[in-house]
Amino acid sequence: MTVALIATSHSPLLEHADLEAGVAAELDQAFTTARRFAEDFDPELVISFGPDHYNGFFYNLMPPFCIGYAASSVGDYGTQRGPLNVPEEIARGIAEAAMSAGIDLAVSLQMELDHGAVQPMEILFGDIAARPVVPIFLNSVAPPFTPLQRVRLLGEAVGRHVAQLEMRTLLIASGGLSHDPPVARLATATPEQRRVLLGHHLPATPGWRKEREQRVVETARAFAAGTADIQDLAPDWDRALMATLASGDLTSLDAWTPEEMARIAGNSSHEVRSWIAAYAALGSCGAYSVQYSYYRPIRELIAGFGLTTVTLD
Ligand SMILES: O=C(O)CCc1cccc(O)c1O
Ligand SMILES: [Fe+2]
Repeated sequence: MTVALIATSHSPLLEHADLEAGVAAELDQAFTTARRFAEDFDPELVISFGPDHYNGFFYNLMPPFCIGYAASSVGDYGTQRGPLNVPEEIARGIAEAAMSAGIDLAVSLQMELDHGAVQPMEILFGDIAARPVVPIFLNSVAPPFTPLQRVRLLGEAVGRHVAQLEMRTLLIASGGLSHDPPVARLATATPEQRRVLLGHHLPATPGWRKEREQRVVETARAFAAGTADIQDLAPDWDRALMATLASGDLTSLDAWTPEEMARIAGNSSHEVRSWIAAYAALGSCGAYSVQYSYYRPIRELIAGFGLTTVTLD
């Protein structure tokens, strides 16, 4: 059994932002490092922990966690559209193991994913169907949120199962860190936004997605210029979280509350659930060490942008 982890922020603005040359080069270097790490590891199986942004999961039925037995990408923001290569038997094994460990979760035989789940796959492998992958959705935008302890325990249950699989398994975490992009929220939604949160705008007319994506692109520009009314990034919070994850002891995160996370690190900071679950999964396979760690708060991407590669000792 070999297991490794790549945890990374995502941002659809990677394709749209005007980054300073130095920052762009630095990011390139981080992605190149991660790509090499993934190539060298050559996984037989990928388990991808990621959020969704009201493209696949809506308030008609919003589970805290969901494991896909089959999945396809909706292709938002120009990401690759179409089916992933999900090994159904293995996905079912993971879901059953988590359920047996007391983690209540949903399963889907037709899971829809957005950039939050597929962007790292695309960056690492150039093709979302390049490797067998089991997608694990963690709700990170739609309150109510499970306590973080449940996220850690989900990760640990998945990790214990993975340790028994005897497959070279790459865990991917996608999300975070601190950020507050303009995602509609139920608490403040207009009637029109409420329809979107319920998925009632689907099937999509060609225009609506473009419009929504354009709003995010414009907000990012304004944020970089210092004129957006979204919450600022929280680099201290991001660095402290990355240090805790690297330490191997995640239990102190159990005390975090969603309210406090949003207050300090923005409404999309809940995406760090993916990092916590994936690190917890690796931790239940054995002691680990971070091999590579990158971080920079990048307003043009609306992201405290982190990337780590991690191996078992
Ligand atoms: O379109 C959306 O719903 C949000 C897009 C988005 C922007 C910045 C950072 C992210 O992590 C992200 O997901
Ligand atoms: Fe996101």
